[in-house]
Amino acid sequence: MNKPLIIAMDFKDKQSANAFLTSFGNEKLFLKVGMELFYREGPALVEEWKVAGHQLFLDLKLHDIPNTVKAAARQLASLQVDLMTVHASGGIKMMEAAREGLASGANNNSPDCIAVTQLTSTSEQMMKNELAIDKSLQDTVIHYADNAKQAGLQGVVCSAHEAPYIKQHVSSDFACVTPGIRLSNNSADDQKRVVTPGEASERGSDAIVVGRSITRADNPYQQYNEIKKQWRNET
Ligand SMILES: O=C(O)c1cc(=O)[nH]c(=O)n1[C@@H]1O[C@H](COP(=O)(O)O)[C@@H](O)[C@H]1O
Repeated sequence: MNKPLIIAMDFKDKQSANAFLTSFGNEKLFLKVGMELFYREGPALVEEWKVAGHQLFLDLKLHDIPNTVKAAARQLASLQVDLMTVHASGGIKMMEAAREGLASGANNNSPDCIAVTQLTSTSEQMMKNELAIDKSLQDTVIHYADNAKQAGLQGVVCSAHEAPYIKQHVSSDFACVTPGIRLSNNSADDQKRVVTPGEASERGSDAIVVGRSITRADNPYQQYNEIKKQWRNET
């Protein structure tokens, strides 16, 4: 990955999403379509943005029995997106099924598949108290990343806090895609494990995912460029 800055397009509909994109002119972007927008607009918007020349991350976080995930992944592969997600907590067999489904449904290249380890809105305390996971957050993320690697996926979604440990314990070329990005003066909102774009870069993230810091900025294009500069160390 060439240090992409992925914009989380968390909008209620196509109209508001496209209104946001107008300030970017003809710039080719890496856009993440999540549940909110996909459940409203479906595959048509994904196809429209692909045709417009954007790279697409379809983030539906599949998590079900292997047979269901395989069939769903086969459907998603036909959309020719660049990247998609599953939950690592679905287990190795489920992640393998996702990979098989993508391979069987793709016309040319199958989309890369990455696994969510622990959501960046999760804290260690919440993991222990609510999710009944006794391992430390860091060990759990490494363990799930190792499972994703065994299943043949291309990488994981994690916080940049954990990226160096994944590189060290799983594989230096296993992709770490990291949301939970905030500029130092931004509110963390519902995120618990946040870092700045510069810290994400220092910690070895391969791609950052940024939503509200850009989408809610007064000048989204300027904010996008500021974050990109910090992320790519272009001072
Ligand atoms: O899979 C994701 O993209 C994801 C995983 C995760 O652990 N945390 C996380 O925030 N995300 C997504 O990344 C985006 C972050 O948005 P902001 O917090 O607004 O920057 C949202 O679209 C989330 O769905």
